[in-house]
Amino acid sequence: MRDSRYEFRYEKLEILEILENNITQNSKIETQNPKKGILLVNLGSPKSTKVEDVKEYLDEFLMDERVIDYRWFFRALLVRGIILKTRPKKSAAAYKTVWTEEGSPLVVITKQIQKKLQKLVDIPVEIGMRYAEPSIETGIRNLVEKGVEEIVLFPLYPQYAMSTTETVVEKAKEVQAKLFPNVKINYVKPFYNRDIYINCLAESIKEKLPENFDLLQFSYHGVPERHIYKTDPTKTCKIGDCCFKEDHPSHQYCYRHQCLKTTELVRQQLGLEDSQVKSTFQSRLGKDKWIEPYTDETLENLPKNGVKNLAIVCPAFVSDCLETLEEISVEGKEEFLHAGGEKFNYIPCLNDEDRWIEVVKQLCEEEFS
Ligand SMILES: C=CC1=C(C)c2cc3[nH]c(cc4nc(cc5[nH]c(cc1n2)c(C)c5CCC(=O)O)C(CCC(=O)O)=C4C)c(C)c3C=C
Ligand SMILES: [Fe+2]
Ligand SMILES: [Fe+2]
Repeated sequence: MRDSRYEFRYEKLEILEILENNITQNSKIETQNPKKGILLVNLGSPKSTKVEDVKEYLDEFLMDERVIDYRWFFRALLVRGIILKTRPKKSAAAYKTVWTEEGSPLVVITKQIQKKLQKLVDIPVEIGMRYAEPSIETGIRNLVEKGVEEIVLFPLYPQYAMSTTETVVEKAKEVQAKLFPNVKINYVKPFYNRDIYINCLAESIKEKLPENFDLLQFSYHGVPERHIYKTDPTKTCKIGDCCFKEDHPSHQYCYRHQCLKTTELVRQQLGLEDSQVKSTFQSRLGKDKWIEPYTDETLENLPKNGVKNLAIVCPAFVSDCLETLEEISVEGKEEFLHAGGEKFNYIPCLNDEDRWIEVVKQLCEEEFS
């Protein structure tokens, strides 16, 4: 029996007990279940098509040691002493042909992906670019300002490359260590062979394929052969048939293998013959040997080998950008038609297609602890 004289005290004690329990429970929830967020990371574009802005962007991009992988002095000599003397003017003119009122297609489309994903998940979604703005630092900061403690960072590249996935992850780790040591970051792994991605890409291609075509060409961004040798932990890849062998530890870091694998899986999914698809590599820069076959040379040779009606898709890019809208859809088309081709059907990237946003969501969800 409670003594009524002490009733108030008992009540107070009970309230205190309830409060104490709640505090311990809440702190358990917080430590076990930190507030989550998603950061979508893409390559980035210059802030405008002005030659000086393109120059600033190219300087940051090409001075990245995982893109032009020479020692600093030689990299600076090549980039600042040679490339930046002429390329910014040429690239600025190319950017002008694809630029939209809202900005660069790559950044605009990445924002559209963010917006659509945000509608599907109830945690904050931000974007970050490896080069230029909004940077990876800005993206992480935007999430942290919304209370986020655990981030899933999604490098928007299906295939691993030192110059894409690896530089994004390393940059994020550097920013995290310096500015956000209490934030946990998990990374979405390359998804070039994942069923959900392959099905999505195959469906998207199927909808846009013309009824009749002689060849479906898969044009991937190229990389110098040296990058592939450098990142091969087994030191066995010869950039030959080995890249196509089933299950080899070198494949985890072989960009060539991962591109060829994407093509093969999509080919199977679409029920096409081997002879109906071809993988090529575009956008080479400088005098080094890049992985072959080259897209531009292939486009020039296809018509004389009987390919007059071509469909072409660029699965190294999840969003359309300068490399697809100008280099393939305009320059590539001209090369092909000039060499005797008759029909050139460019198949757009996944961009903000609903089925792709679902894949992005699923791949992110897998990485939350
Ligand atoms: C998809 C993966 C990409 C890889 C791999 C890649 C490697 C790589 N790129 C260059 C040099 C340039 N790339 C440029 C543009 C560009 N590259 C990618 C993607 C990959 N690059 C994208 C999505 C874009 C388009 C950006 C946009 O704003 O739309 C450019 C700039 C444009 C130009 O001047 O032509 C350069 C330069 C190297 C050297 C490299 C690997 C070593
Ligand atoms: Fe590139
Ligand atoms: Fe390989």
